[in-house]
Amino acid sequence: MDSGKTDRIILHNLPFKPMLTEAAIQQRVGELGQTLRERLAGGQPSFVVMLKGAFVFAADLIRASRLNGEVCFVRTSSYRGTASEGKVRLHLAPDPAEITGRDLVLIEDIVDSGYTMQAFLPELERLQPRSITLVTLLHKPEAQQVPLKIDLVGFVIPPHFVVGYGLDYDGLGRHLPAIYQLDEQY
Ligand SMILES: O=P(O)(O)OC[C@H]1O[C@H](OP(=O)(O)OP(=O)(O)O)[C@H](O)[C@@H]1O
Ligand code: HPA
Repeated sequence: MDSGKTDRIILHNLPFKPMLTEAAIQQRVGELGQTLRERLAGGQPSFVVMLKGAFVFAADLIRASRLNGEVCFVRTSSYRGTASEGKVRLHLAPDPAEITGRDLVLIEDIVDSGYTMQAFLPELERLQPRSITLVTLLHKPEAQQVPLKIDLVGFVIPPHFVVGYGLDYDGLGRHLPAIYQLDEQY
């Protein structure tokens, strides 16, 4: 019988234990969608999705918001294994036609050190959007190294490395519907 309990998992060589259930994530994403709908009522935003990690969250959030916006994708990377390399690479740049003069909803899966947003926000601002609403599913304030204005946060979490719901450890774990934290006891 399925007890609904989610167990420890192994990705590559590392063990992870449950942190946030699928149900808790879905409930919170629904609330974030409603907040966005109220804040941008009647607007047609451009949703800017930070690949790869935010693709799962963005798909659920955009539908939960029921806002009739456009969707565009950008891709940055800076993590190897469980640590930031500090250097943020831009692999897929934003298309100015989708940014300039638009109300943007910038969708991140996690703000950890803050280096990704610190590097990427000026790239967006250079293209002169009308507004930027930064939404992140997860925020690790104790790990953040640089100041940032984050408009909406799904969950404030302690500074553990996490996977699932789009987030990976060296390419694995993005498919998981729940979020798991590195189990440092093993
Ligand atoms: O606040 P930071 O410490 O900069 O970390 C946050 C960023 O790290 C992850 O991306 P990553 O570079 O791992 O690329 P990915 O989304 O393709 O996994 C995540 O998706 C964020 O974009
Ligand atoms: O905790 C994390 N897990 C996966 N990717 C990440 N990118 C920044 N922090 C994390």
